[in-house]
Amino acid sequence: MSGHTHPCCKIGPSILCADLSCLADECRKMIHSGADYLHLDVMDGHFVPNLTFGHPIVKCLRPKMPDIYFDMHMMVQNPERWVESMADAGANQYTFHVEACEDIPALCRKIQESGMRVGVGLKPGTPVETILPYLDLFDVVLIMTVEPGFGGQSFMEDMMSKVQYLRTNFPYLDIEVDGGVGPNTIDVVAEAGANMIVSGTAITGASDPSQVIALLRNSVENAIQKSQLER
Ligand SMILES: O=C(CO)[C@@H](O)[C@H](O)COP(=O)(O)O
Ligand SMILES: [Fe+2]
Repeated sequence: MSGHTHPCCKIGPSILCADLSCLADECRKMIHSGADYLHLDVMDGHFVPNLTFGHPIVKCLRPKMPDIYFDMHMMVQNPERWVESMADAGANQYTFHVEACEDIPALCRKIQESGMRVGVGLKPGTPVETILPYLDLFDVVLIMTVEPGFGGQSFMEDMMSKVQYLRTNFPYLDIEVDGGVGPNTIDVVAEAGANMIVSGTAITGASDPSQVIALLRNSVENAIQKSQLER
């Protein structure tokens, strides 16, 4: 389901480690700092050993920022269960984890019919081959570069082989990375071919988030430009 134009660079801050008691303010701050979208981490205490928030919070946030793209990172068991409520809450992208899914085609159909873009996430231990038979069904593939569950962990550079493989074979696919991405790790991510960049603590913990977002964007845009010149 991915398009036929080369995907462009998009920076999506994760607000997981921001002050969640002021969620809307934290989100607005990200948008004003140059974010292209918001990456919202949903955890259920089963798929991952942590809890965050669900569709009721997303539904309250939506009217406060009607035009912002909400990327739902669903770290939950039974991802089928929350599709309608997330669509109703105003989510734009529903990224489920392949490890939690029993019927991939049925879930992708359900997400698409609910009007959201389809994302599939892979934990670090999950080989990219797991999703290859279904690749036409996804708009975005999310390569986790930490074990899902917590912000502020160290980036796993060995995940870049998955990104490289996908970018080489699927030039039009949106490839998202998530976990430990920041100014110190963005260059390898960009060179591997990722175009949707999630970054949490490196942005929300910075004294000037706009500077970090600009730095991440610059690295990815340079890499995209370079790869197009080489083609
Ligand atoms: O999904 C997750 C963690 O499970 C991420 O979205 C992190 O929350 C990103 O935070 P940093 O690793 O960039 O601090
Ligand atoms: Fe995430």
